[in-house]
Amino acid sequence: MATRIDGKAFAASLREKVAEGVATFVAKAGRKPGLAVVLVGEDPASQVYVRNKHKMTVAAGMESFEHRLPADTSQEALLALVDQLNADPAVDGILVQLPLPKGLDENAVIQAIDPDKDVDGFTTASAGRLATGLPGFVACTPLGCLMLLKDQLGDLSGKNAVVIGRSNIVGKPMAQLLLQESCTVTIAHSRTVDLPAVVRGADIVVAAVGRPEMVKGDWIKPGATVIDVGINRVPAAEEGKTKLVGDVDFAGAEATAGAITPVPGGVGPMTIACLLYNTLEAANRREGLA
Ligand SMILES: Nc1nc(=O)c2c([nH]1)NC[C@@H]1CN(c3ccc(C(=O)N[C@@H](CCC(=O)O)C(=O)O)cc3)C=[N+]21
Repeated sequence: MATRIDGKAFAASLREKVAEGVATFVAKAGRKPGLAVVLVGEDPASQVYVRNKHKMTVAAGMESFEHRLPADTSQEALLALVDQLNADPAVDGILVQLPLPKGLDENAVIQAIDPDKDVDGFTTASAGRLATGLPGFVACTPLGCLMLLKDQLGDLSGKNAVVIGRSNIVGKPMAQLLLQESCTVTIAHSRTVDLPAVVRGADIVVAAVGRPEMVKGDWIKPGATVIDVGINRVPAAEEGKTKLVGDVDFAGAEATAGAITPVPGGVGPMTIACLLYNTLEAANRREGLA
């Protein structure tokens, strides 16, 4: 039976460490680190995440600047806000909540963020820095996955890692991080031939495809470490109710894996904790304290 990796507890202890780092920063810089979050429109899931981010930012001792804009906000107005935040000395980190409402050019807005304030790690500058090993910001979800993996396994070098999914915000940066840790990395995706066989060779599986319970228990190599990035809302057994499941068939994989993250309570909480971690890092760098 696999060890359950408690991402919720790990995230709570990371947020405590960040809070200590914030106190040190305040003593030296005479101000709080600041995180600006921009939410456009009324997407209910986004509102929940933004509220949680705000609460945890404040709890870590940071300044939280929330900018809520109507769904019909123009591209120009949004870009003007990003410019204003780029120029604001009290703002160390900028996060524009995705997805943006239809009609807005997501890529143009993300690329407008100053890479030194890109605590989401979504700009091409951040992606390029990661790929070439330069200091920058790593996207929060893959960074959180890496922290959990290192905590579980220690040295990752020489391990066979299979990342399922090739998105710019999870799959690709995850593969870069694992490569940096000297794993042998395979990126699998919808066109991969015989995915079960590919996954069976993996010491580390990171599932980030957004398909509920797609990765089956009998694909998992005995003792492998399984990181489930998926957060899929599906109908529950009880009529009219829903529940969250990952991209991995948890019950099946738990029997074979060495360790596995649950959903919820695995990778999700790490994402916000890493956002705070990156924001403190941004503040320290901007003040020459890093
Ligand atoms: N610019 C931008 N950056 C993001 O990082 C970003 C974004 N846009 N848009 C939306 C996604 C989603 N996301 C999550 C964060 C925390 C949980 C989380 O804490 N999940 C809990 C469960 C929450 C629940 O019950 O719904 C868990 O897995 O245990 C999930 C998802 C950040 N995102």
